[in-house]
Amino acid sequence: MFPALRATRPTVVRAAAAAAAAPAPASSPSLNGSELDAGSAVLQWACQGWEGPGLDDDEEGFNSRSSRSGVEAQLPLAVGVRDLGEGRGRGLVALRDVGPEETLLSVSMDRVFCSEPDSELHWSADMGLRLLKARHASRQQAQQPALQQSRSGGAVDWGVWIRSLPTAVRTPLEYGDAELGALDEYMAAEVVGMQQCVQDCFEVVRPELDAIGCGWEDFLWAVQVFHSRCFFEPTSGRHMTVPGVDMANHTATPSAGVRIVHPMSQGWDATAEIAEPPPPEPSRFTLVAGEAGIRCGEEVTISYGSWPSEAFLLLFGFVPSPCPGEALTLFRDAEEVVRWCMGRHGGGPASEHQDDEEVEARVAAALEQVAEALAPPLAADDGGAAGVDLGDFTNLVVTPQGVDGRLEPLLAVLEVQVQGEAAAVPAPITTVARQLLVARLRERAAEFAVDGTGGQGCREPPVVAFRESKRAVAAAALAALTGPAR
Ligand SMILES: C[S@@+](CC[C@H](N)C(=O)[O-])C[C@H]1O[C@@H](n2cnc3c(N)ncnc32)[C@H](O)[C@@H]1O
Repeated sequence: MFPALRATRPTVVRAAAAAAAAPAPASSPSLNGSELDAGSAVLQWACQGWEGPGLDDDEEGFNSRSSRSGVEAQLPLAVGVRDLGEGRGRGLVALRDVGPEETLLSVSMDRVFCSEPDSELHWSADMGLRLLKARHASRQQAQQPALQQSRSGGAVDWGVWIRSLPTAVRTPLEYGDAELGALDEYMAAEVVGMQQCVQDCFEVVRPELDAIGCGWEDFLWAVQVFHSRCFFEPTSGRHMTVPGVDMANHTATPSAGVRIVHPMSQGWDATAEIAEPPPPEPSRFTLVAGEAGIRCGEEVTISYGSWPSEAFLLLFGFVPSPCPGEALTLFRDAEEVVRWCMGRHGGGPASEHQDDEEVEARVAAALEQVAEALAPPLAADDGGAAGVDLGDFTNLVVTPQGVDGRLEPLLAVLEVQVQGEAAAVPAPITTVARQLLVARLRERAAEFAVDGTGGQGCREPPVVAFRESKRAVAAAALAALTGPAR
């Protein structure tokens, strides 16, 4: 999950409590607590220390409620965990009508499982190793509570959260030849690269895993847990898995969002000179209802971000529909465009009449000429033949919004380069580029065709959804370039 987090400063919990008092939408039938998935226990654990939803200053807070009996009171949370069936797993549902901007869950940062930016391992491998160690420690603690209590030195026991995690997570890290063969070349390369990276990390951490009785299956599970349940916080560069909030599924039009809330004290510096400052309160990670509120019984969803289907499939193991961030790669980079254009004219890499060296020299020369031809006019005025940096021409795509702006000029220049003298094309240059674009789009669309060879035999639902999503964006782009099919 990669939604950009909103770090909220002076807002603090008070504002959220006020929002909670806002009128809720018209009432609908309430849910019976016994219908909830056992995963709801994690919500209580995660929100410990929170005053709870719907409380303002005049009401008793969570601390006073719990201290009276000496037993931790159950927070009257507005959300619970429910099994949503095949495909989505569990999710969060509203247990009553929820007002706009109401805080639904509030998790102390002490209970957020964070990546360590200085780790030399891939972030998810490092987090996976630490999760397995935490699981081991928690199991030991359950067997010998007295012994372990003293050893743990007050470290968080993650057991409740770990027991709430899905026992099986399936992402493309588990794909074999059948699934890889049904993906396109670009995505298959991403998956294989990621599989290799995780295998390499496994070799590095193997001795530490052996020491806690874990092997490849455990490691693969743990890595996939983090791929499918992490937020990324850009300010700190950390990945975060937030117990309880990690039960929220994705929709493109979510009913809730997330924020980090930092406690603030007014006049801290001045006051600290005359009085011992109180211990700092940890920041909290919150799940907050959207502006429309949420009706009782409705699923509480967030947006994992507006990504193309590659990102959803690779990390989360599913492809959403709709997928507003969808994009279809036409070319990996400028060099691939050059080779493709040359191939179309029969004199390029596809030609059998040229040896490898000659082809490579032609590709290099064409790339140089293209870089110069695309240079902005100012550079020529300066007397410099400075070209554009073709390193910036990577992942050239079409999206539902249109064609990558870098593609048409690149193709237009290339067509002239490749054809050389024969470039006296009657059509205007933009038309030529457009024809090339359409030709490439048709090639790519054919790769995802229902009756094409690529997808046959693979019934893996996320792969089928991936192919459908790519087919749709190719069809929309073709219609935009050539007019609607009659
Ligand atoms: C953060 S977890 C959400 C909780 C999860 N459903 C569970 O049972 O633990 C993310 C995972 O939920 C599933 N998921 C989330 N949103 C989904 C959606 N819109 N469609 C299908 N699966 C979804 C995917 O398996 C994804 O990897």
